[in-house]
Amino acid sequence: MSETTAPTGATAVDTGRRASGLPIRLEGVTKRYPGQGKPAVDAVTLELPAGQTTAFVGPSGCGKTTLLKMINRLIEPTSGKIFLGDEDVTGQDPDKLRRRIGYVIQAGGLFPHMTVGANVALVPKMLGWDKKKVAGRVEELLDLVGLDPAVYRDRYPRELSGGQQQRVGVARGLAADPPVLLMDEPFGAVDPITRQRLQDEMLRIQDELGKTIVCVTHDFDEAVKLGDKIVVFDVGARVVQHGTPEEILSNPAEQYVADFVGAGATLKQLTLARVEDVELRRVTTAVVGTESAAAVAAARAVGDDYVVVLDSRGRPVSWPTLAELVRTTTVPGTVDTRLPVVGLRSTLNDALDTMLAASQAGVVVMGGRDDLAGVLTIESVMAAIQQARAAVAG
Ligand SMILES: Nc1ncnc2c1ncn2[C@@H]1O[C@H](COP(=O)(O)OP(=O)(O)OP(=O)(O)O)[C@@H](O)[C@H]1O
Repeated sequence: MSETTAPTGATAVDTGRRASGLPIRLEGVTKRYPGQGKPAVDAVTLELPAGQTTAFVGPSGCGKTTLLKMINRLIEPTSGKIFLGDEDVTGQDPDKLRRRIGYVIQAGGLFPHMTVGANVALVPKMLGWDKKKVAGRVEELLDLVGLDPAVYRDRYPRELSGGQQQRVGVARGLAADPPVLLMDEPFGAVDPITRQRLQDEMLRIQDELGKTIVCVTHDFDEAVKLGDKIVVFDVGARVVQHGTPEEILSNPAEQYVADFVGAGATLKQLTLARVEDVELRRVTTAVVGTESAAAVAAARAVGDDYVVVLDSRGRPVSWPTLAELVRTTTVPGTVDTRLPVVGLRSTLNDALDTMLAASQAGVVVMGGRDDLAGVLTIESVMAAIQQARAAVAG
């Protein structure tokens, strides 16, 4: 039996994210490297709210990475204080501290001589979890980052693509369920389409977990997409502006920020607008292995000329036309590796990129891991661009 989903319409914006993270407070945090005249980080005071993602942006050498690494004390501050929640962790044993702070770096930073499973299990093992609990956690995390544990657990990092290695890096960072996750240019080493997918995954994971995330990036669009808040830094990690992406885009604090943000106001609106803000098309779905004729009939009844095929877990695998489907008896399980998929929190920019990369006039939209939200057509994206242009033109 095929099943027909009800019209999706505009989807409600998710407001109630669960927060499992702790707030981070930096008070006058300073780093002076030996032999350097000026501090790399000069008396930074910042509050990073629990359960939110804060993106650190700014030019190369402004001190973003130094500041990030002082939070988990990979770099010792010269002066200042760092709090996790109400606890002053400035003097805490760095090894202990790092078990409560996940850390994800470019290209995953995996140990090449360890399997994927062993890489993810690293911190839980250090914490003395028993074997069964560690194995269960590895399974759960690989699943969370979209890697089938049965396929990937026993592989070595060199047997994975760059994007898959990065996913394992995220799984490892989250392994001990730390309240805080630090990410340093996490998606800098992968191609644009993979980067966009990983960003989408990150948004979905964060919606599920509500960690306090700090993410260093060079890319302002990435900051706008991932950040609930953005901190724009200048040399010496001077905080030039700290606010929501909307605030920074609409009201840059200084000319420097305006220059950094760039001039493409319309396109920036596309980066701000999310798939969840646009009306989605409802779509006829059919489960692999069910009767093709029933799926075709269900699609015809509502005027669709294609169906989205779902696997037994509700994940889309292909979207054949009815002309293709009528030639089959049961709905085929062939996975279309080029099927364009985005999440509800993807930006319209991403949706458009995904369509162009797949040469398709629409994308499948996922609400959660196994939850199809509908289809976004290129016409809807174009209409949103027109609206944004009209709004910018006043
Ligand atoms: N170990 C070190 N010893 C001396 N100086 C350093 C050290 N690490 C960084 N610096 C200097 O401190 C400043 C800040 O560097 P940092 O890496 O924090 O900047 P960043 O904003 O993260 O740059 P990028 O985006 O290029 O990674 C730079 O001037 C850099 O040269």
